[in-house]
Amino acid sequence: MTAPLWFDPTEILIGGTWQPCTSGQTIPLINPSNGSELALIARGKGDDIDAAVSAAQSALDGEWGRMTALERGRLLTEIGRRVLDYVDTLAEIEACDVGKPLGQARADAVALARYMEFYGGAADKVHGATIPYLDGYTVYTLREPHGVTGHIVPWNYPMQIIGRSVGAALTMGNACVLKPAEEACLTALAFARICQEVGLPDGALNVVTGLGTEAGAALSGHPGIHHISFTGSVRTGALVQQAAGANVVPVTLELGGKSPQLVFDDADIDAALPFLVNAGIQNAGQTCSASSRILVQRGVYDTVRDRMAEAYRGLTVGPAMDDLRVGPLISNRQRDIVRGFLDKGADLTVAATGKLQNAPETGAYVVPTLFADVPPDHTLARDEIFGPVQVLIPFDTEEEAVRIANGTDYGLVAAIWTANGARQMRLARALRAGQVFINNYGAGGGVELPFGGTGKSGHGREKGFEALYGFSTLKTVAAHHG
Ligand SMILES: NC(=O)c1ccc[n+]([C@@H]2O[C@H](COP(=O)([O-])OP(=O)(O)OC[C@H]3O[C@@H](n4cnc5c(N)ncnc54)[C@H](O)[C@@H]3O)[C@@H](O)[C@H]2O)c1
Repeated sequence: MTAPLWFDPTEILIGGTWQPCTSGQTIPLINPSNGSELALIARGKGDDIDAAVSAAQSALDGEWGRMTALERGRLLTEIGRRVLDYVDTLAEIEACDVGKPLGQARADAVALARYMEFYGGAADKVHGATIPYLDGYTVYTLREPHGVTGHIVPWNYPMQIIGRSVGAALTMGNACVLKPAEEACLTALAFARICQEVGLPDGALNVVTGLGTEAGAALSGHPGIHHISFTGSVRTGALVQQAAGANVVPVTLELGGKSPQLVFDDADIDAALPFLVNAGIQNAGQTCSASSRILVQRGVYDTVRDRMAEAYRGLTVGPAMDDLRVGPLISNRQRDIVRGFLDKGADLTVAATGKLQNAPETGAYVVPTLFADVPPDHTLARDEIFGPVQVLIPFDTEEEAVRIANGTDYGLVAAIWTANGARQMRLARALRAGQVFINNYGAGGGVELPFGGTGKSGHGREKGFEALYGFSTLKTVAAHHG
């Protein structure tokens, strides 16, 4: 299977010109469904990042910087429409690059279009305020772009993460330098081609592929950027924050999670079941907001365990283009990390596993695994696995459930399944998480919903209107007119 590329992936985009990187070196991309080489990409480094940051600054000083909010909004809306024309192509590219089942990859492409539509419509609706002040003064605020924004994205949801961060940054009039992940970056390049096709001014979006330790490090420590948005691991997020801090550059960090779902005795188990399972195995569990811990009250514990186990036994795992429930992991390296976690669970009870279907041995496959009766302090119940692995943890009381749920370093997502309205309100406050879902998980991933973490899950918010505030800065103007 080859990806339907209509462009040369060894070229990077700087100031509107597609070109090889300065070093002339390339990095191979691997199709995780079968281990074959998919494409070569440019190994951009510091020189290329320098050029991209300069090009972005020139765009701010030129045509892009002069565009009105209305014009930017129309352009983004048009980009969204054009992305829809490419949905099937983008989905196939993503399936080959990430190993994501085709249907899930298609949903990501549709989400990318939706981000552009949402932000395009919002561009001319973000405004400042007038502030009552002393006699003789008129005081108001202006929302302005930061300037040049850096965007470092991971491999697990390239299109969605580019949509929510680059989309919001462009809306507010920033000029972007995007550094996609070296494991999967073809849809980032494709998106930039689409933006150019629609007429995004040169330099408003620049894309430099390369290694995180080279291009990524150069971007996060660059003195010419004014904001950086990073999505990825806690370890790298801390490095990015440190590098940006040296230049006093503000940072948004979207990091990992160990997100729990709390199922109480009075929950509607039929309604909960698809969410309990899907939130753990979507994108083979390689989702920052994956729900890897299922906390269940004793009265329904056996029922939930047995029904989840039954669902797990029906999970099929195979090549992305076969569009089964679960595809491969991103790489053999990631597969081995997840297998290492499974080894650490050798002392635990396996409630059920899924099964492989036409999965080549050369692919990066891990069979989804559900563990039962897991102690809350076990490694599998505390550490982010980033694979299709879920643990069931029984509890007796609400207080115990909250204590377990809040007992990790993370705080990204939590869900509560209960019919008790008072408990819903209590727990929505008590749970340490950037977002809490009541009788659902993820609310369909809507682009309108602000998203971000607490604790080691990061800080700052993307998605929704909140992102537009994050990708802009506030200027206060006080005029004295007597
Ligand atoms: N909160 C979210 O929205 C979200 C979304 C997706 C993934 N994640 C998290 O990301 C992690 C998995 O992704 P990963 O393993 O690719 O993460 P990673 O941190 O290794 O890589 C993410 C990005 O950072 C770049 N990078 C690597 N080293 C760098 C450095 N020294 N300086 C600057 N950039 C560098 C990479 O090239 C890539 O583009 C998981 O922990 C997951 O939870 C979080």
